[in-house]
Amino acid sequence: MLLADKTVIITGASRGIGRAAARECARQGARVVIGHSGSGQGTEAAYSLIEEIKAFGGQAVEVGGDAADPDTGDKLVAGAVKAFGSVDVFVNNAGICPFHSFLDMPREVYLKTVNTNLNGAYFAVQAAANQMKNQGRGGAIIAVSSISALVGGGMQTHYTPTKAGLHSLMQSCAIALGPYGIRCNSVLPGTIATDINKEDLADEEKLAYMTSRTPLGRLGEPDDIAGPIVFLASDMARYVTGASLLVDGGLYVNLQ
Ligand SMILES: NC(=O)C1=CN([C@@H]2O[C@H](COP(=O)(O)OP(=O)(O)OC[C@H]3O[C@@H](n4cnc5c(N)ncnc54)[C@H](OP(=O)(O)O)[C@@H]3O)[C@@H](O)[C@H]2O)C=CC1
Ligand SMILES: C[C@H](O)[C@@H]1OC(=O)[C@H](O)[C@@H]1O
Repeated sequence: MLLADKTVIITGASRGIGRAAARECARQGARVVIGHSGSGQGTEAAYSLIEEIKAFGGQAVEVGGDAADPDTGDKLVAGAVKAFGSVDVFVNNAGICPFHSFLDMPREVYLKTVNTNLNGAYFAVQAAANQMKNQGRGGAIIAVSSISALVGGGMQTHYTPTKAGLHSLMQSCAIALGPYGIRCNSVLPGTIATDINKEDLADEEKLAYMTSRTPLGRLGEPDDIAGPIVFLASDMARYVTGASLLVDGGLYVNLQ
């Protein structure tokens, strides 16, 4: 098992990519902290994942908290230490993408997106890194950025800068935290069918367009991202830091 004896915190693990990653981390032997918003159906979904993980003999707890709140990272770390005694891996995954045009972007939509996807993440990464530094045995931090860190989206002008920001944060943190043995990398998914784009991809033309642009001939599934996250979290990636891994079925390179 690739993550035996490691404690992994994953934000936004109640649904989508985070849920698949949490399940796979637990399958690989990790003790998992399932982060979620603490509102709506997040809590219920987190508890159902705990049951799933326990059913195959894994260990998991949940911690609710708004990713936009600078204190949520401390809360996640405290929950991990209370339940399992340490933090070895932190996966910053929680995010939103409320598609909207640029010229009439409401300030509150812009600010909510940046606070949820990037500003809160900064402090959560800082909280996890301080815990890892104090433990004195290194660690791994992974940001779920996006192909959107590299390319634009006309309805995503508030979103793509947050993904570029996370990508850049991992590069700078790789330098800042390398001396403590803490590796920092990002995963850049392409288009993965989840709740985040359910409404957008309900448009059959858009769905067909995105699928046709993907050389592997299909959209991604959350499980497609879980393996790359586990790899970067594991000691198999012990000399990988400051890197970004595109997981997009070939979408980015498909010019013509
Ligand atoms: N799907 C895709 O095509 C791609 C997604 N990504 C990125 O992957 C990440 C996960 O997205 P995906 O799985 O698709 O999305 P989902 O909508 O399926 O899941 C989003 C997750 O984030 C949590 N979340 C949302 N808002 C908050 C908040 N304010 N505080 C705490 N948790 C919150 C949700 O928790 P709750 O259940 O409690 O609401 C949920 O667990 C995002 O960062 C997204 O930008 C990147 C590239 C492509
Ligand atoms: C939400 C989008 O469908 C998705 O998110 C991203 O980061 C990419 O832009 C994908 O298309």
